[in-house]
Amino acid sequence: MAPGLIDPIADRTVDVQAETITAKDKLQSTYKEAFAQGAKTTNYEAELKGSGKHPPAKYPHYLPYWEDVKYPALEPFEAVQPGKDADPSFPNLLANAEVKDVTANIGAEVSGMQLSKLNKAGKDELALFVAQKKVVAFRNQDFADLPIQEALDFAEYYGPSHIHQASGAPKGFPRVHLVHRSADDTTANDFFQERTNSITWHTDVSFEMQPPGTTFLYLLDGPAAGGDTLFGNMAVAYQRLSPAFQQRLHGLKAVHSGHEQAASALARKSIVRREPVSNVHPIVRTHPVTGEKALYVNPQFTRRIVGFKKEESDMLLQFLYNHIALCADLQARMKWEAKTVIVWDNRVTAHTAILDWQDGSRRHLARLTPQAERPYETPFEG
Ligand SMILES: O=C(O)CCC(=O)C(=O)O
Ligand SMILES: [Fe+2]
Repeated sequence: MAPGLIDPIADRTVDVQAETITAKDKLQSTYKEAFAQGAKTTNYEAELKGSGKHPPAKYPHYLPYWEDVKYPALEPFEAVQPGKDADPSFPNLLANAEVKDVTANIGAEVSGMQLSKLNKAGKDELALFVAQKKVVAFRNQDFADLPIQEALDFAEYYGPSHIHQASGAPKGFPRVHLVHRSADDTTANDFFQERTNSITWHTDVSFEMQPPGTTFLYLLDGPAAGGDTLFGNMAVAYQRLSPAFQQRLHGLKAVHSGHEQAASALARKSIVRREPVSNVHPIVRTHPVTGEKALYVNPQFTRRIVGFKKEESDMLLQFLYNHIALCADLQARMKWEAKTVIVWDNRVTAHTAILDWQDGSRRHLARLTPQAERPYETPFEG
């Protein structure tokens, strides 16, 4: 070809390379997420016996298994909205409870009540209370000691419990998502040889057509200090933007993908329970009960703004990710204690695990993840 002419094929090759690099980066970031959740195979013998330094698993029936069973695609369903029927003075939920706010705009701590004993009205109030507070730590709960099926039945009140495509689950309970870092695990040290931080802001499985709403995570075992979970208020993240900028975001939609998470599971020879999917969701979603608008993008699963060129999409998404990560003034760092259940509304929050303990303590949590409505937006109101 004559010098000076643009070779369209070569150009395309460059493009393909760029895409490959991007795909590799994304795989890296998904490894990071898998790392954050403690994705490793389980050495059951060691976990059950304990080591010289660390005791055995406190909840061995919650140790993660990766049973290679395939599940069909998730079916659309009509979501329930228990918070709609709730009494906003919370007479059933909080009658005898002590409530302390964690910050001025996100987070509360509740003690003096038992989630598992709530009546129907109390369960409705829980959905509304959590939607308002965004994330709530309930102390002294019996959740971890209930039969697993009972905990699942409780969560099912808020929607069908999601089956994760790749995470470990207690044997026989694929609807329970586990976060488990074994005792004597060294991957944190290995990881920090290559990376400066372990922060992975996300909302759970946002690539599903109907991602979760009210979500439950309870501690089974954890380090004496550290391993907190950081939550951000995505409604306030939206409100902080100027009306002109908010207006620009309205009507935009983004692709959320579960493909990279599935690929990274396969790359580490783990399992994928269901064909991975991508879905398009609005960038600003409306909460079906409170009517609040919230940013709904996250660096783990959001890939591209529909209709924007790559550079435009990358620029806008990067701005939003920085905004979410930098706004410590809309975040609550939630602390775990034995018998704590943390409940959050995935529709109006983002969160990240914090991997900061280095004494080799086990960290073990179980998540119940009821699916909610397909995200939708309502018009800009100024
Ligand atoms: O390990 C944590 O603190 C949070 C894990 C997480 O992102 C989740 O369970 O959804
Ligand atoms: Fe999560």
